[in-house]
Amino acid sequence: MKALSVFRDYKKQGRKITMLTAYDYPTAVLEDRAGIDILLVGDSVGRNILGYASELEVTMEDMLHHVRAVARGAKQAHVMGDMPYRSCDTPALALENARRMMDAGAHSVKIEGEQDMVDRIKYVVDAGVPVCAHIGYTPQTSGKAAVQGKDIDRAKALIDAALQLEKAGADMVVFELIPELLAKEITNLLSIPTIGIGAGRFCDGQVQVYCDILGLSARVFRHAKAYDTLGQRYEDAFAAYAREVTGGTFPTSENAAALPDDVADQVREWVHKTYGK
Ligand SMILES: Nc1nc(=O)c2c([nH]1)NC[C@@H]1CN(c3ccc(C(=O)N[C@@H](CCC(=O)O)C(=O)O)cc3)CN21
Ligand SMILES: CC(C)C(=O)C(=O)O
Ligand SMILES: [Mg+2]
Repeated sequence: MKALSVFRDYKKQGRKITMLTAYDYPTAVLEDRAGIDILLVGDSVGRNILGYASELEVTMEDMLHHVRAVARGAKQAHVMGDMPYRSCDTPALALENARRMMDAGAHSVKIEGEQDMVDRIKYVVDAGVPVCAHIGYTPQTSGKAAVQGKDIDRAKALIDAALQLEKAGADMVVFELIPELLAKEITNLLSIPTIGIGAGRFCDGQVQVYCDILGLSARVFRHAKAYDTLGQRYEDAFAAYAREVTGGTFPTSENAAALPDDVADQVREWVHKTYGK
């Protein structure tokens, strides 16, 4: 496992950082094998896996359950746990919950928030838990998805937030839905790496929700790219299975064990003798 601070070297060397969400053991194993740098156990697990209507329904218990599963599957990759809604209401609560995330197997935590979160991020970092900040569109507090920083006042606020969060000790920052030239300016100002989602080409790394890149999600967002059509392929396979079971072509004799002929005779004879049929 690489410490979160190691990715500063990637930034210096211009080696792009790959982050991808993971929520369960098999997905973590495959992403780890594929060489993804950071597996983010996102609170997006709520909408994408648990069927919740909103990020606001996700609890610490939900997160810990999924962090444990991902941690069991990650051999090389860094595991980051996303701090859910209300888990960082005070500095002491943020630290307590961050420690629970680390005990579950995370190597760092991600905390949504801008100027308002600087104190709590500093408190968690000073206690020894590595933190990735998250600014721009922040689903836990922002409401409807919209690009952030398109006017000069909001752009200045994002620049100021990023600098304050770096100063507070964050080792990394996620930019969600910000214009790419603003992301480029902030990336150049910071010495910690910036990871974009819908933040364009000039961040030090990228993060995506794995369901989107596999084509498992209901739609393809502007910021995403479907590298496969797994949703359709899952559905086709499920339908083929149902057709074969109802049609009697699955299973075949190859899918089960044979009974030796002599034992089969003995079983028939014993059933006949015992039950009269
Ligand atoms: N499946 C999934 N993919 C994600 O990228 C994602 C999640 N879930 N959950 C957590 C956050 C929420 N994110 C979102 C959610 C919605 C939009 C969205 O509605 N985008 C609009 C464009 C917005 C704009 O450019 O103003 C779109 O039409 O794609 C974007 C990011 C990104 N994250
Ligand atoms: C979209 C990423 C950055 C996230 O916070 C999540 O998946 O929950
Ligand atoms: Mg999140």
